[in-house]
Parts: sequence; C-alpha cells; structure tokens
Amino acid sequence: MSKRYGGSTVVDAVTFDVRPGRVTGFLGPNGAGKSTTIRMLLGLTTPTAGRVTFDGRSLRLMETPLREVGALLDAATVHGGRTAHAHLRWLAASNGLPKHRVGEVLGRTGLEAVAGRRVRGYSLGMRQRLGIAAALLGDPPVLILDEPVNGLDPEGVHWFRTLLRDLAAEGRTLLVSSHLITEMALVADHLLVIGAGRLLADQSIQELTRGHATLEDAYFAVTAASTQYRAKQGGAR
Ligand SMILES: Nc1ncnc2c1ncn2[C@@H]1O[C@H](COP(=O)(O)OP(=O)(O)OP(=O)(O)O)[C@@H](O)[C@H]1O
Repeated sequence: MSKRYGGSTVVDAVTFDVRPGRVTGFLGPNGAGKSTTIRMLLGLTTPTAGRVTFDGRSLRLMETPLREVGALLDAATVHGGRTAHAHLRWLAASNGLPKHRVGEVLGRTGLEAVAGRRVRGYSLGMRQRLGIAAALLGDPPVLILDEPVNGLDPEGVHWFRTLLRDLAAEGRTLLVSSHLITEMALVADHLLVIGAGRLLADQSIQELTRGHATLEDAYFAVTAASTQYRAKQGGAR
C-alpha cells in the first residue's frame, strides 16, 4: 500500500503478510506511518495505491466485519455517559452478535466488577481493557491493536501479555503496534519495522536481533536513517 497526503508520501509501497498463530509487532519511530497503515488495513483510510485482504477477502465485502477483524484504535472514543456493559451490548446488537459475548469479553478483560460504571469514570487502563473487550466481541480470527498497552498498569501489562499469547495459541492473527521495544521483545514472535513510510524489516525477533546486543540496538540500527525526531545527546543547558 501507499498513501500520499498532498505532496508527501507517508506510506511508500509497503507490502507485508501477517501470519496466524503468532504475535506480529509493528514498530517505528514517531511519524513513521504506523497509524496510517493501520487505518488503511481497517478500511478507515483509502490507500492511494494498493489493497488489503484478509484471507483473500476485502473487509468492505464482509457482512459482519466484527466477526472477522477486531480492532483497537483510540480507547478514548467511547461515549463517557455509557457503562461498559451498555457500550458492549450496543456494539453486539448493532453488529448482530449474540448477547452472551458481552459477559464473555467482560470476563476475559477483567472488567466484570466495573461493567456497570459509566466510562467517564474509567482510568486510561480501564478504557484500554474496554477497547480490547470490544475488539474481542465478535470472536474474530484477526486482531489489529494500536498501542494496546498504553495506560495499562504493571498488572495490566502482565495480563495483556498472557492474553496475547493465548490468542496466538488459539490460532488467531495478531498485529500489535507499540513504541515499547522491550514489551515487543517479550510478546512478539515476528516484527514489522516501518520508518519514514517504508518497510525496514519483516523478520522474526531472533533474525532482527542477530549481530546486535539487544533488540533495542537492532531497532536503532534499522531505523537510524529514518528517525525524524531524535534529541541531541547531553544535558539540558
Ligand atoms: N490526514 C493526514 N493529512 C496529512 N498528513 C497526515 C495525515 N495523517 C497522517 N499524516 C502524516 O503522515 C505521517 C505518518 O503519520 P502516522 O500517524 O501514520 O505515523 P505514526 O507512525 O503512527 O506516528 P506516531 O508513532 O507518532 O503515532 C506523519 O508525517 C503525519 O504528519
């Protein structure tokens, strides 16, 4: 896929496959084109060139997309006056999903005890859990999660790691973007690295790290030429 905005190409002929049964991490410096790529995967932004298919099919042609692809984008988008339970009930009803899925995803995301509270009183971590619950609602074989650990406390991060591994073990396809390389090193099997709109790496963690002391070192080496924002070293004066 490629995406141009005005005169600038923000995603430049990026091609990749995301395989089932493993966690694929999606990394890149600020402004690299991760969100734009994810929005194109989900049909929220139209590519200037190229296309996206899920098991050979276009998302637009699917009758019940939530059963096919679950997504977490911006956890802040839920109406604050709704309870988590009401939000998920509404999503289930409007997408033809069975009511019992609401209780199941509330259980899987640890939100049962707070499901009757209005979302405006939720912490960022609770909102992230609710966003993950919504992504899981249709029991989809594919999950695309943008910055899912954002705002999660240490227990939440630990819970999420286990959840990701379980979802991969169930044979699902998981694409997870993050800025946290150390977190990716713990959960991902495979990494896509993007920089300045180009795909810089599409490798297993072991392959990418080979020849470097750590995954972080490998990441800095791969993205060195495409990082637009890097502070000068040294103390502030
Ligand atoms: N609607 C838009 N119109 C014009 N330019 C855009 C638009 N959306 C994104 N861009 C530009 O595209 C580039 C890639 O942005 P994008 O949000 O995809 O990067 P990102 O990798 O998700 O960054 P971050 O890690 O900071 O969230 C940036 O230079 C951004 O300014």
